[in-house]
Amino acid sequence: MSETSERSGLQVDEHLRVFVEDELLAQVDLTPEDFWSTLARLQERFAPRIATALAERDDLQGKIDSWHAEHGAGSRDDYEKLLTDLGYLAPEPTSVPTIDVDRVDPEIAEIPGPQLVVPSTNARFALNAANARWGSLFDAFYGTDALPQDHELAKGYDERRGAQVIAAADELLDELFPLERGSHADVTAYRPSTDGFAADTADGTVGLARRDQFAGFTAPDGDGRGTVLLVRNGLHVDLVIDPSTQVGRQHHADVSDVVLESAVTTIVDLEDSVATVDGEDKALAYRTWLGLMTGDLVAEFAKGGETVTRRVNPDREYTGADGSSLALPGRSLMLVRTCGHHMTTNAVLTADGAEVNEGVLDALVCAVAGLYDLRGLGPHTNSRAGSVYVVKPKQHGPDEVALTVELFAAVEEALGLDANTLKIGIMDEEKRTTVNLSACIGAAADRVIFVNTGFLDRTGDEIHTCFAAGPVLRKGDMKSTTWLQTYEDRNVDVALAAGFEHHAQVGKGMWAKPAAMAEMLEQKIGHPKAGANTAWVPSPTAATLHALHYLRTDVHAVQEEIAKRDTADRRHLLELPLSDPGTLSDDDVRRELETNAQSILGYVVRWVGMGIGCSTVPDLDGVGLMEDRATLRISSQLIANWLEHGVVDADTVRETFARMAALVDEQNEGQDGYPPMAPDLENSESFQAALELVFTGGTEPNGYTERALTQWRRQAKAHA
Ligand SMILES: CC(=O)SCCNC(=O)CCNC(=O)[C@H](O)C(C)(C)COP(=O)(O)OP(=O)(O)OC[C@H]1O[C@@H](n2cnc3c(N)ncnc32)[C@H](O)[C@@H]1OP(=O)(O)O
Ligand SMILES: O=CC(=O)O
Ligand SMILES: [Mg+2]
Repeated sequence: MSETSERSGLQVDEHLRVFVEDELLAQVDLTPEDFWSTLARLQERFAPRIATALAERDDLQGKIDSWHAEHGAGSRDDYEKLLTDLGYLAPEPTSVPTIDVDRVDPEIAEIPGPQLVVPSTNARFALNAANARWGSLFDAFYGTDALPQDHELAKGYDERRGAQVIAAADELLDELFPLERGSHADVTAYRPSTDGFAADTADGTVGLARRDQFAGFTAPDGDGRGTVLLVRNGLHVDLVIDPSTQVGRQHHADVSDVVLESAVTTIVDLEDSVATVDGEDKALAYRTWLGLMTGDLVAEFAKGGETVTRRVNPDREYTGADGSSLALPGRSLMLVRTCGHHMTTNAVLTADGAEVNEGVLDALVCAVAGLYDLRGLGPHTNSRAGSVYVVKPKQHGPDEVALTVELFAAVEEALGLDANTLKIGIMDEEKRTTVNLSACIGAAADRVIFVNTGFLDRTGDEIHTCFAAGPVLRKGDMKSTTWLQTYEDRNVDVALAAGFEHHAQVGKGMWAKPAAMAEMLEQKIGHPKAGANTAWVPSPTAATLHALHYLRTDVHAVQEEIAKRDTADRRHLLELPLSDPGTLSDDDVRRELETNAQSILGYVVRWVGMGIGCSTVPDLDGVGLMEDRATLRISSQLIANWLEHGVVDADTVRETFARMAALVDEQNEGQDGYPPMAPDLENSESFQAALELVFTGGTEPNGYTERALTQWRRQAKAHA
């Protein structure tokens, strides 16, 4: 650990102290003494409560393991009785809780659209994410496999590809914003005015089939540059007219781009996607959130031979359809994901040398940063409604949600904020939350702004919870299990029954193949069709393409239909994902082991060796997969479980990891700062971390990966 200073009885890492005292508190009426003494008080009050909650997790898991050791998988009825007797399965609330949350922005309550996630440690990406509220459809079509590519692209701008993009955009406009007659492909000029939408075609001037889809415009300047603003399902689409550009000149109506409202909300992530193991890392991550709340965040970097300076975009100005001036947010509504209850950080130590609870420090720092937004101290506003949106991951059940609520209330009180200013997004990613979701929502009824599913952590927790029952299914087979389908459906059912429609987000999970946009376009429409008014995407381009799904689907209508169906049966959540090893060939087992070992190593080597918490890792077939802590939890738990049940043995696991280390080194060859593992496996922190994850996976609380990752990363940092 680097140099520390004493503050209110705490030992504070120097990087963090400087960040807090010189940057975080720069323009708010809190002294360093206020801040540190508040942290000390919060830590003293909440540390024992958190410790009790964690001990309860271990106690329950221990009892579940013992039961399985005696009964194997047991029958579902017996398993249900066990969980009920243990208090793991709480009685369903006698009346369904209804949420009652005030000061919620329309981006959360009303506008279905993509949710982008971005690691907080990368300001360049985070600024891009904030600005990803608006994204170029032309770029997303041109530069990805969303449109099939049938020829080698010419250097610079390829006109043939451009023609393909223009034709695809016309087709989309015909589908989403049809003209009274004819096609957008026939338009020679768009001429919006306060009289409404007008487009010239060979067949005369036409309007939109649905007049209410015209939202506004910017009048053409002397060079004919203007815009036409359309709206559907609450999302805006901006036709940019610019005859001075190469694309505008090629387009039949001078359209140089079709810009879609894309990442309606963004989560700035302090958790699964980052590697923050000390005060230096935490300060870097917090600085991003602060910069987004003040509006002052800047990133300067080299790109394409030039130095780029990136800042957040201003709002967008239009003349509305009725002639009044119209301003639309230029930035995604930002949420921050803090750490779960199980995390501690050495960025601050208590007087007796213990690490403080990371979620406590996160809550206080993020709320103080939020003051800049709440008090309008910066050039831009994030929450127009006056809230700070905090996503809380990895909570186990309603008591832990209640604990978060209490922590947030204490932070509000300390900062003089109105009650319920700090909102909570509840990640439904641990089994004890899934099976008690109603009660979890009830515990945060006056501040919950989302629940969501689709999480890899949830599968990791499923494996760990039934660890002792038998060998689990292969990773790919998990997707079709009964528990997982029920988890997806029931989360929506419970949320809608609690009144989420028009008030909060019902979210779905991450698209984990960042380059496979054609496949995403085909599959991810399943999310709005399942009643989700948001779902996670890994990049701004994916946000723009996923926005098409919300333009196509009226999610509110879908939610109204879904609300009529019966809530999925909670007992189906208790079907265990066990496999019959007899059905797996030696080849199946070898392949599964290699797949997981390679993905573990591919991710861990960048985390431990380079401090990168989210990476695209090519799988054995070369398909790039987004890997983060949650995917690591699945892969490591799966191998640990197969080791426990003798599906694989320790020697084979070690031999496979050694072989895969060489492959991963090869895949990363030439990468700046990459620390190869194969030349010295014994002394490679990354390789040793990977082995530890699988060999201690059975005893690691809840199968979490953070402890091993952090320990080995700290060692690698010290070593470097
Ligand atoms: C299970 C869970 O917890 S899921 C949540 C955690 N996962 C995430 O947060 C995923 C976030 N996504 C990412 O981190 C990245 O997109 C990765 C790691 C998947 C891929 O990263 P890279 O390989 O560097 O991306 P790639 O080279 O394709 O693209 C880089 C460009 O896209 C932008 N970009 C990529 N991802 C993002 C993002 N999430 N937000 C904003 N911009 C992004 C970058 O700013 C960069 O553009 P620039 O050069 O103009 O700055
Ligand atoms: O937090 C995300 C996940 O998949 O887990
Ligand atoms: Mg997670």
